[in-house]
Amino acid sequence: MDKPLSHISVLYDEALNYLNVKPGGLYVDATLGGGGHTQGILQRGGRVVGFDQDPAAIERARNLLLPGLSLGQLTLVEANFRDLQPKLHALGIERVDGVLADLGVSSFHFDDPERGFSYRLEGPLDMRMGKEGQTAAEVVNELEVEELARILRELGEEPKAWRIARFIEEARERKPIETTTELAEIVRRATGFRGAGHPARKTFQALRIYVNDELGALRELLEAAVNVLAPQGRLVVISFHSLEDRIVKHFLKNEPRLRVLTKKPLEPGEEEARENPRARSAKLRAAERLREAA
Ligand SMILES: C[S@@+](CC[C@H](N)C(=O)[O-])C[C@H]1O[C@@H](n2cnc3c(N)ncnc32)[C@H](O)[C@@H]1O
Repeated sequence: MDKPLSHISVLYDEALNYLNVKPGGLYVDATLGGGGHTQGILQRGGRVVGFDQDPAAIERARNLLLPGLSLGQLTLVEANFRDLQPKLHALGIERVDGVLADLGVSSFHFDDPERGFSYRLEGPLDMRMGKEGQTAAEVVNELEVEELARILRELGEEPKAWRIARFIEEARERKPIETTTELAEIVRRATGFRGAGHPARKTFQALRIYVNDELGALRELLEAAVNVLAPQGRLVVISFHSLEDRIVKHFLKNEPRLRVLTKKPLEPGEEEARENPRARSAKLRAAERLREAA
């Protein structure tokens, strides 16, 4: 099995090594995506329960991964990883040997204009990874301006949050904001940005995190993962921005049932960062469930 072409798995070997994959062991890949990490676990003889809230990711894995495997090697679950415990329970699984989460969206999301994640590609302002919940268009058109500003400031760490929110309010009074590029243009006008990178990057990050309640889901996943880990089972999390990493760092440090394995987070080397720009901000943290824990 080769690594998938269209989504390059971040910190691939590092994640698999920290997961300590053993032949016959059972692992949860909480973020199946393009299936790269899952393929790595399978190659090392592990069995996988692969979660993804995106039906397209599940469908791809069903078509591309399942046919080459024998029964029981890979189980696909279309669900939010915050529901890890009840979903595993429904499969009759009480304990697993490892949980891997490679957070955020995949290249499939960014590259498909119809999903509305990219400020560069014209598409409907959607940004939902799953099928449920408010779209980003509903958020920008319906929320109070104060709430919008708060989201941009807290989830995007956008210093011009208030100004952008006011520009959004002004624009939507004329007509609802419907597409990615419409919003990107409003942000560009609000910031008068001439620096490096794209002026709408932080706004889009904030909306994506809000629409998918990414931080809330992460907190619930971490708690659920520790509950299902067997003694000496491993939890490996790859995060992509400081808000996520802060949550992971504090959780691992303060959870008495875990022993932290990564004193400092692992980051991609120069070569990986050069070859895969998405990897640049990645941080991997890992922990082991204590043997004596109840
Ligand atoms: C970065 S990609 C994972 C890539 C994968 N590790 C690989 O090697 O191809 C993240 C995936 O997790 C999914 N995802 C993100 N948050 C989720 C959540 N709360 N519940 C379930 N799936 C989620 C996304 O839909 C996306 O497909």
